[in-house]
Amino acid sequence: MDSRGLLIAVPGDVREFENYRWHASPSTYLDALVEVAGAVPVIVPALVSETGLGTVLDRVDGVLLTGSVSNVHPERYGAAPSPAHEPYDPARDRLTEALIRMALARGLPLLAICRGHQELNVALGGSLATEIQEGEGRMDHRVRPHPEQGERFALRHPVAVTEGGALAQIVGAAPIQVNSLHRQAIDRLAEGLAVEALAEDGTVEAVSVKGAEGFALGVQWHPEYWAASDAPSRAIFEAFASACRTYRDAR
Ligand SMILES: N[C@@H](CCC(=O)NCCCC(=O)O)C(=O)O
Repeated sequence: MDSRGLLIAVPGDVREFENYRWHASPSTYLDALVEVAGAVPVIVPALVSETGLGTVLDRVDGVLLTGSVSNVHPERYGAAPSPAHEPYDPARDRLTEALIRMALARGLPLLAICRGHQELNVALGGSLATEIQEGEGRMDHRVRPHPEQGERFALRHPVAVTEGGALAQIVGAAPIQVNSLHRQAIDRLAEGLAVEALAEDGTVEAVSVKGAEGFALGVQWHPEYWAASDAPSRAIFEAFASACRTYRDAR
């Protein structure tokens, strides 16, 4: 399969350091796009207008929404802000809401990871729960602090994949082992989403967009970290790349 020339839009997170405001993306996502999907990532700064986004989306073959320690602002899903919802990145919220809406309208392949998976639910009208580990019967999905990134991203718990669903077509219907670095999760599932995987405590671990024209998948875990070495993680990136090639070739 020829992935040459694939361009994938990746939203920038806004960060302040070294006296500058940066629009940045962690390399783990970019590495997976380059090394496994064979694509060229294009970081979109969170200051581009909708017209500018249209120009970007005219040229790219897919959109990858990354994870981030920041949370979707609760006012976006009708909840009152509190310290338990922080930290925020309102510029990224605006960017990803538009990217999701515009990508789905065009049938542009969309892979949404962790914060991205949560953004997809909110963009389609769903809501999020915060500090989920405090809920009755819920597991602790937060990252285990460790100096080694490999330990922080270790595969930690199984998820049950929905039989006959879009994710099952990619990774198979048997449970898969995933990592976990989040303290929020989908609360009210958007009507437009189908559940593709569940954790043992009922956390919605993967979704797809019902009736989407193209590939449109959200996962609460981080396949990018193990995309080079873990079969299900790799399969997700390969399926995304394949959908991006199909989109490019049909353009
Ligand atoms: N902030 C949200 C989304 C979690 C997420 O995207 N985590 C990635 C950060 C990885 C790290 O800690 O290095 C939540 O907490 O639910």
